[in-house]
Amino acid sequence: MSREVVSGRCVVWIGRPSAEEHFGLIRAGWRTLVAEPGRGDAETNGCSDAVLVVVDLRSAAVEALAVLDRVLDGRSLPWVAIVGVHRSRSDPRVDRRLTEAAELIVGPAGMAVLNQALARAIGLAVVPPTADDEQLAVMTGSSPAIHALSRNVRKFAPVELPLLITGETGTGKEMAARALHRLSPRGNRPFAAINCGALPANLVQSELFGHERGSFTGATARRIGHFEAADGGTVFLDEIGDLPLDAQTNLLRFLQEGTLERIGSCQSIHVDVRVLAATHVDLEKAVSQGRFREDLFYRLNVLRLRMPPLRERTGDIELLAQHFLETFRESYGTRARAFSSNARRAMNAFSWPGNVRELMNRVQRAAVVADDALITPEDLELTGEQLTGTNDSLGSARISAEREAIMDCLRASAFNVSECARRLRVSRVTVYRLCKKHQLTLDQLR
Ligand SMILES: Nc1ncnc2c1ncn2[C@@H]1O[C@H](COP(=O)(O)OP(=O)(O)OP(=O)(O)O)[C@@H](O)[C@H]1O
Repeated sequence: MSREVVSGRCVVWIGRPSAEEHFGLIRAGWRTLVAEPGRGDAETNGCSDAVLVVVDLRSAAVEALAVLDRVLDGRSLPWVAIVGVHRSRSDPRVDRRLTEAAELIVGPAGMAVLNQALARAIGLAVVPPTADDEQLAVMTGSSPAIHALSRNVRKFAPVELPLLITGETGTGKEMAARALHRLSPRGNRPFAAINCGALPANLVQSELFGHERGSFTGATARRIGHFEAADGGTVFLDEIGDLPLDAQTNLLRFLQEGTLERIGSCQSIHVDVRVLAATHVDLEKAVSQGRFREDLFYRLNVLRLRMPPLRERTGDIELLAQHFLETFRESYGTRARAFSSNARRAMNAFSWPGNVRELMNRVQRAAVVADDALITPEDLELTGEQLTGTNDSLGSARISAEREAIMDCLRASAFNVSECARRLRVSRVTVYRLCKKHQLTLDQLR
């Protein structure tokens, strides 16, 4: 079996760690090898540099201990046992072995408990979680850019002011909006995410503010809009720059007065929602071109959160890639477990025009096609042409501009490929090729 040389202490996890445990371990600096009982000897390959073992005894405990014996193979490695809450029914053979465990965790326990147990088991001083650890949990990543972002998310979450999230496509704007909602006092109330660019122009007002029966042709029944449905919670308006001018006027009125009127009704309804908006286009430019109301822009732009593009998040690319790989492996038993050094170099050199979403898509595809335990640059389709010129600023500017142009045209064509091809004066095949190149999934966009 080929081995990956990576930094970080190696822990063997016998059982199936949850996504939270997997990723929590990576964040705490652990490299995790998963050995699943029932998968034969393959499960113990590559464990020679492990400094610690975690054995999940909550199910198939006897089998898990048999794997433990094979992993230890005569070595005296410390091991940590996770046991279920109802231990009274457990097997006496299992109980006997538990006396040898360096630490015992009664699961399910949180990451803080797990990290502290692991640190104690290898003789490290236990460091209580810091404010920074807490902030890390907001958005995945450990770069200075993501630390600064997480700090702002925490500061802005409890403040009842409108907020504008800016950033390129796929940088995690919706994820940040969800974090802002979760960390706010409205956290257990509804969260409505609305893509303004995807709403049919003639139905925008009705979708957002609702309508009364008979207010227009086809309005056969009263309909509650997204704002009313999210009363008490948060409304996230993605691609706010695509909102038609008449809907902008109604939104402004709602932001000023906290009331709305369903189409076809003159009754004002008080609705209590916090509005978060996001844009990947330059709204100031849209204002200067008369496509976006200046007064609405100032109303929304009270607090501002800028999502850094992935290429600015030095250090996060590998962390996120490993996270996406681990999460994918949770559902699909793929052979791929880590990235070759060439793959890591290629990922760090790439400019990621589609940002985190593109990284996730490439990793998932690579996990499926990889023939070996280590994902290669070929598996990630990051070779030759893909890398040439993309890490210089002119190359990445060209790629971003091309992506932006195709996205804008697709949106303007209501994601109809023939219409988009006609507007761009290229063939439909070219549109499909450009979508593939820029990781634009038409079904998702529609
Ligand atoms: N820090 C992160 N950790 C894990 N997954 C992330 C992170 N940031 C983004 N993602 C994932 O990347 C994908 C894109 O994120 P999201 O939809 O929030 O981006 P966006 O900026 O709103 O994109 P768009 O402008 O195209 O609407 C999602 O699947 C999201 O779960």
